[in-house]
Amino acid sequence: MSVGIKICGLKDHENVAAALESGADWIGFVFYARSPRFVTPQEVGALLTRFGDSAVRRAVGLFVKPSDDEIAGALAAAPLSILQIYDSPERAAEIRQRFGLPVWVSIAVTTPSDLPDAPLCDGLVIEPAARTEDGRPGGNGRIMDWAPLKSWKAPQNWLLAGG
Ligand SMILES: O=C(O)c1ccccc1N[C@@H]1O[C@H](COP(=O)(O)O)[C@@H](O)[C@H]1O
Repeated sequence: MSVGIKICGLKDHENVAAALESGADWIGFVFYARSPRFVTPQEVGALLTRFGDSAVRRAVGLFVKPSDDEIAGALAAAPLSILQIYDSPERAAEIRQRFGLPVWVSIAVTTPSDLPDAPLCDGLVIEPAARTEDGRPGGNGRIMDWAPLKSWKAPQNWLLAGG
């Protein structure tokens, strides 16, 4: 088993440089307007152009319930390599088919039954479930209860987020 690290919510040159220099396997950009880490596709495009291929191949775009137009617009401005999707597994599979890029599906976990037992797209991002007062599905700095993961037989590569 190998372990990779994703640094998410990058917004500027300094953040991206630090993540790349530290050896991050993936760098994440949040295209969700209600996030304090929101960046525009144009800003991400400019950053990726500046840092070149080593940044582009690690670039993950995070989308919450996106329309096809939103994703197409982002890809027109920023050469993302992976899409991280907050929506149903069915919609994530549709996005994968439509755009031909690897898709990671974010899964909010409160009980063991939330953990998938079959593969979904190209990867899972296992996260603590947001609370109503959080106002967004992720990026809330919560730490999930890791106990359910101990007996989980992961059906594919996955990332642990939260905290
Ligand atoms: O970072 C955000 O603002 C964000 C907004 C909407 C959906 C997801 C978001 N971030 C992702 O959420 C998880 C957990 O993050 P944290 O550890 O609580 O900061 C992670 O995958 C982030 O990429």
